[in-house]
Amino acid sequence: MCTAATYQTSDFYMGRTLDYEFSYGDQVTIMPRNYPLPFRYHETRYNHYAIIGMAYVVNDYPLYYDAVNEKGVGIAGLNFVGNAHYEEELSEEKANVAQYELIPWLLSQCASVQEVKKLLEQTNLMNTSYSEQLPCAQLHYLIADKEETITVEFMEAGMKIYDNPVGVLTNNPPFDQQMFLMNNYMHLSPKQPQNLFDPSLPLQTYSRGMGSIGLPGDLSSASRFAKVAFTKLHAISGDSEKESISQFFHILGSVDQQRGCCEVAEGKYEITLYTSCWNAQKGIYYYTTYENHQITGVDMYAEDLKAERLISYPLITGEQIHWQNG
Ligand SMILES: C[C@H](CCC(=O)NCCS(=O)(=O)O)[C@H]1CC[C@H]2[C@@H]3CC[C@@H]4C[C@H](O)CC[C@]4(C)[C@H]3C[C@H](O)[C@]12C
Repeated sequence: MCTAATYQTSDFYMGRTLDYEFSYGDQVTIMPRNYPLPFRYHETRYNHYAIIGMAYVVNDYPLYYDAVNEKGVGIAGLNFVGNAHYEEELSEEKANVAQYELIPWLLSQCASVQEVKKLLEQTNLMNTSYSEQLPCAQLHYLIADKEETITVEFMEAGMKIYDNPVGVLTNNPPFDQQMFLMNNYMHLSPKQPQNLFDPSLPLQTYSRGMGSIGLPGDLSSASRFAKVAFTKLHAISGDSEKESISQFFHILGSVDQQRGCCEVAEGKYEITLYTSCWNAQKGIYYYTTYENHQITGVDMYAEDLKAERLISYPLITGEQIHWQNG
């Protein structure tokens, strides 16, 4: 399972947890503007927006899981198993794009979510895998800039583009059903509840936090959706970079997956492999990993963005302990 979210303070932030039972060997990867970006069904693009995100790099090609471009448009791909559906037939009217190319296709040329929406209408997403060893991932997407957030789902019935007023996404079921399930939680509040049950009973708020009794805490996708939506919508922080990213990691921390709690096969457990947070305006990508709680940052603008080669940083893993004495 995975969870993605957006967050606005004086800057616009977005990120995700990547929850899985193994890692592909993720690297924070910067694609400078002149990296020759190949496409299965198009000419290579030699000039494009610069991109920073988490990717598995194969043959010098970045298979992005989540990324943001220099215009502040961000995308996160999350599992959508059993519901994702890609085209088998090439289109004559629309641009054919292999499934694994969707993130670079959109981020290399769109300066806003408005432009993403227009381009998606002209895009035919093909069920074409990168290689035999890497079959198409079944994903849906959270796409956002500081103006708007959408969810995009490629399904049997066609492509769906939803406005996403909550700014969060998890996994199954489809987004419209996730939003419907939010109806169940309309009574939840960060404030203490009143006794609406019956005035004849001497009911008391014997603990803090009783306004959110009923907020799910389990690891299912629908429950994480409600939990992270509540956390994000009520989250309050200062505007500075440090206060903003600190709060963002707390928001996604509300749906963190600890090893042992979600068994996916005998002795195999899904965990939060990494949590990311990017500052969409500043092109900075921050992350923590399961075993490294210290926030690490990679600044796109610290690199030569006119370069032609990918720049990749393997994740720093293992706890970084700051000793206060001795
Ligand atoms: C496993 C992850 C989803 C985690 C998640 O949501 N877990 C919930 C499980 S569940 O909802 O409970 O079932 C997803 C998210 C992004 C994916 C990569 C995208 C690029 C590339 C696309 C290629 O086509 C195939 C290989 C490729 C490297 C992909 C591998 C893998 O698929 C990644 C990491």
